[in-house]
Amino acid sequence: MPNLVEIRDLHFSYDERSILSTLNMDFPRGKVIAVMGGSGSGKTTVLRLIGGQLQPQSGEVTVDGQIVNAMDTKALYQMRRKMGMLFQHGALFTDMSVFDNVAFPLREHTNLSEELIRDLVLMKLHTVGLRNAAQLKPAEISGGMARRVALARTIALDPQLIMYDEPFAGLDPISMGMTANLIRKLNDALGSTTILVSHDVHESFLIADYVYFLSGGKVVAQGRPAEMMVSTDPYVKQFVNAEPDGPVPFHYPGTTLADDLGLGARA
Ligand SMILES: Nc1ncnc2c1ncn2[C@@H]1O[C@H](COP(=O)(O)OP(=O)(O)OP(=O)(O)O)[C@@H](O)[C@H]1O
Repeated sequence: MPNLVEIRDLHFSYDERSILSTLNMDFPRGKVIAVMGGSGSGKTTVLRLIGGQLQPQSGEVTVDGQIVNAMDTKALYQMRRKMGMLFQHGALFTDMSVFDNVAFPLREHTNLSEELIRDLVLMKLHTVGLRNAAQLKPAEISGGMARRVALARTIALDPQLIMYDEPFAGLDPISMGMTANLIRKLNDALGSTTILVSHDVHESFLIADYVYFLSGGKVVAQGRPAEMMVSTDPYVKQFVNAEPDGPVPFHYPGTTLADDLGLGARA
């Protein structure tokens, strides 16, 4: 099967409010796939459906040939061991050293000896350039370094699938570029598949093989970054050029201001 993850005809709503509808997405093995879109377009929801934290009302999410939304708790737990997830504001444990933060998933999910864990942690920290910071506490390192430690922790168990939610948020341009390069490097070194949720066009296009644009809970555009750069699609253009005006909605959906002010058409 060429795709590690597939989403088919998926509908998801919170109570009455539809968030995703008729969603179809493919995430080919070994690739870095960016999922982009405006605030509230459903990007994080897609990640949570793939991780099995949310259940769709209809449709399917398949990971490595298995239907996630049909799994029992035990199967879900096993599947999540094959996934690394770095969620928005995925903070480090502040009372633990850098070393212990990265060791945490290994201690939690494996029976490996402390000696082996030590070597694995040092190798992961080496990959993100922070082996020599192993004994520092999160408060003693910069925000960009903390993000790299979080990356090392995410890949501690050599996941088949790595999901990042806004990994560039709050980083300075240099740390952003470094993080982006690392995301690509880690994917290729581990032979994983990466799903990257981000607003950041420049960094995402630099490292992604394929890009999906979501709006209003649907895929409105998709293709390779080079194709997206020259796309004439109004959504894509607004995103790529960071234009404030365009089809990407600014307002949270609901009643109009005129309605709220009692100025709507009266019978
Ligand atoms: N627990 C919840 N209960 C009800 N509605 C929710 C809940 N979580 C998210 N939503 C709504 O679902 C929609 C999609 O949210 P989601 O977090 O997937 O968007 P997003 O594209 O990741 O946005 P952002 O880029 O701002 O993080 C939003 O309109 C949000 O208000």
